[in-house]
Amino acid sequence: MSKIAPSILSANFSQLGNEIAEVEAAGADYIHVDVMDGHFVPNITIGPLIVKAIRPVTTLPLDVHLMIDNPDQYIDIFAESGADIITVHYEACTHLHRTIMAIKEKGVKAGLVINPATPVEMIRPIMHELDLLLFMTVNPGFGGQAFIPEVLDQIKQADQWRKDMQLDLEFEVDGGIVPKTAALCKEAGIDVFVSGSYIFGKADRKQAIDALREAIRD
Ligand SMILES: O=C(CO)[C@@H](O)[C@H](O)COP(=O)(O)O
Repeated sequence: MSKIAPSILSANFSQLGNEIAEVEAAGADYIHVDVMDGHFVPNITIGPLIVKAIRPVTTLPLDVHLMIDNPDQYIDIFAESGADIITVHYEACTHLHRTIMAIKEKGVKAGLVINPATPVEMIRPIMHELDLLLFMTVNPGFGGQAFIPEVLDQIKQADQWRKDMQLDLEFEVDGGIVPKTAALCKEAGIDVFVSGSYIFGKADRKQAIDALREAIRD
């Protein structure tokens, strides 16, 4: 079944625990945590201290998206802080296979993410090692940007490979996800829908999650 992962980047940080509890009660499946370092992307956000602080407030998996250079240096601390999935950028990894193995050795799920302009062919050789493949449908760094539709063809191509290889691998999408774009992504093969400003921008988070769920219904 499709999953919804609210991105706390658009939450009210002064009320973070309550915000997470609210989306959990509203039916979210994962909590998506955007970690940005001011180098790989121009913005600076959350570190392992926040992951550790939110770990006890939810039973949902923490889906930690590292938008950072040298992600290898931070795998241990994010895993020990409570991440359930750690996702690294193809564009930030010099020895990608080593990095994916290091995540798995920590006993957490291994995710890989590609930017909209990265050719999807680059990730084919490592797909069988992944638990999650994330497609950015905006350039990473900020919430509230417009969906880039060209990524849909990349998703469709990777979905064909996933079928050919019979992989148990979740596909996730992130950036500009609202009911209309979520429906397009679902059709292309996406299982997990990250959404930030759409969900946290609505006073009624349950209504927003319900609307997304309706758009991606099987
Ligand atoms: O990783 C990112 C941005 O880099 C995302 O997780 C955003 O937080 C998504 O926000 P919306 O596009 O849904 O507002």
